[in-house]
Amino acid sequence: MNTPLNAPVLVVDDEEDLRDLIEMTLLKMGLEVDTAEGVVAAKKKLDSQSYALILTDMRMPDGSGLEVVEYLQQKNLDIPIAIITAYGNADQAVMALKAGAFDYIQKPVTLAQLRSLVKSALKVHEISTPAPVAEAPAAAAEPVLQAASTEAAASPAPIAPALPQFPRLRGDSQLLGEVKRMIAKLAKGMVPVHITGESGTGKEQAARSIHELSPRKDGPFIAVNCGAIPENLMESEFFGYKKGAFTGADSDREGFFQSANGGTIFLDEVADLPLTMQVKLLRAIQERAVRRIGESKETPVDIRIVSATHKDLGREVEEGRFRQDLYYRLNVVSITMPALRELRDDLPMLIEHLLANNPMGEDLVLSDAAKKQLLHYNYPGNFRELENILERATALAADGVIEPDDLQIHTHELIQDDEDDSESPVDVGDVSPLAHHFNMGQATLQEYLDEVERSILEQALAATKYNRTQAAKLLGISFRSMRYRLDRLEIN
Ligand SMILES: Nc1ncnc2c1ncn2[C@@H]1O[C@H](COP(=O)(O)OP(=O)(O)OP(=O)(O)O)[C@@H](O)[C@H]1O
Repeated sequence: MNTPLNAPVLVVDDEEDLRDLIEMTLLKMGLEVDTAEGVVAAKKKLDSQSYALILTDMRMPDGSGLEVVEYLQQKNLDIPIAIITAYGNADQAVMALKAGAFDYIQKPVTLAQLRSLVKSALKVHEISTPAPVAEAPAAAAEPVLQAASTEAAASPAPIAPALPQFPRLRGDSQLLGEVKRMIAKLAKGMVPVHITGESGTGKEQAARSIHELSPRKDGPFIAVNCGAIPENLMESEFFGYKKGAFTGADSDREGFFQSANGGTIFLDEVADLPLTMQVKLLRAIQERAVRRIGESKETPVDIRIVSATHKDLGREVEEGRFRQDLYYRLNVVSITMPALRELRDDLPMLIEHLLANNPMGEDLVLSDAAKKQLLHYNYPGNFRELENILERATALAADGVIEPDDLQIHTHELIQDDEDDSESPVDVGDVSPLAHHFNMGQATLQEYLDEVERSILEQALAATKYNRTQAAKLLGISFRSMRYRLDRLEIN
């Protein structure tokens, strides 16, 4: 359904005071407002009138705001709806978002929050409205609040929305296709997205894609590696400071939140945030405002939050290392990036693409044996490892031909592909004596390989008095790869 221009905003709340406050703010913003004092009244209004946006309270004497969200779905009404929840009721807010609400704010509602919410709705409108055509009558100069997804109004309507371009995420396999569809859908709204996946699976690329496909695409994208900031600098890095706030603060400085205003902040390795910082982060998210160190007033910020970690955030919560309330705030919707070993169908194309775009600009070919190794490798470091292997091989290859030696793949990571049994077995060289220890049928190949890897890692750690940097050197792997492997196998 198309929402007409100048449609009012519907405010649904049983508390008259709050209704009035919201109404006044919206009126000041030049918007038309209509109100309903409960669920029943709201439904009635929706039957006869169209709205640009709905703001509804969650708990009302005659029902829940969730019912209004569901009513919109039932009636196929394409109107963005945001929920106002009681403080600390994140569970309900998450339910509402999952049911289709566009965003939520917690009581007490501040004017800054309201403005930021309405602005977000306007941005959603901008991206989903087709660009004006030359013959169209001059558009009204005033921005007009409109429904979140008015693409249905474009005619003729496509039967299934085509997937947008994903220049950052190559691959057409089904798993990656699902991820892309999810990203395209989530990009339109404001819902916080949490991205999980092993190291090197493209979590940051996914976050950037969300931003680039969103109405905020012209705003900044600020990527923050939460694990890389020293704890004593965190507050000033995130929230900024005023000149003279502390020794060394010789000029005003913006924090990440302010820098991301109007755009997206990507909190990478969010599980690494210390608990003290988690409290401050939660507050900033809830208030949609930040206070610089040394400043008394808060500055409103309009940002979308995308976070990622390779850790299991749910387990971090269970074990007391991550606050549950922040977890609910960040993990409203999650996307899991598949490991490269799950994207075997995409491998040949990815290898070809990376070779064709090699940094040396050379014409390179893979020998058959090298190709086989690449197609049968496990890629514990995922895309990043594939890129590194090919970059190294490009430098090592003689006469433009890449041989298995140039790949420097650890042969014990090679796996046999079931679908590949028509071809001759892969020559995995020195792995064959080890293979005798594998009890076929009693353990999976992965379990066996994990056990071998664990034992080698533990030997290397013991030999270097548990110095991970030296142990990595001893094994000829990068520190990053060492860290990834230790994490994956949960070796402390
Ligand atoms: N689907 C993909 N197609 C092409 N390149 C990809 C894809 N996914 C990831 N990459 C590449 O792999 C590398 C790692 O990606 P990215 O940094 O997004 O991973 P990550 O999961 O965030 O890693 P980490 O957990 O280590 O931070 C980048 O160079 C990126 O361009």
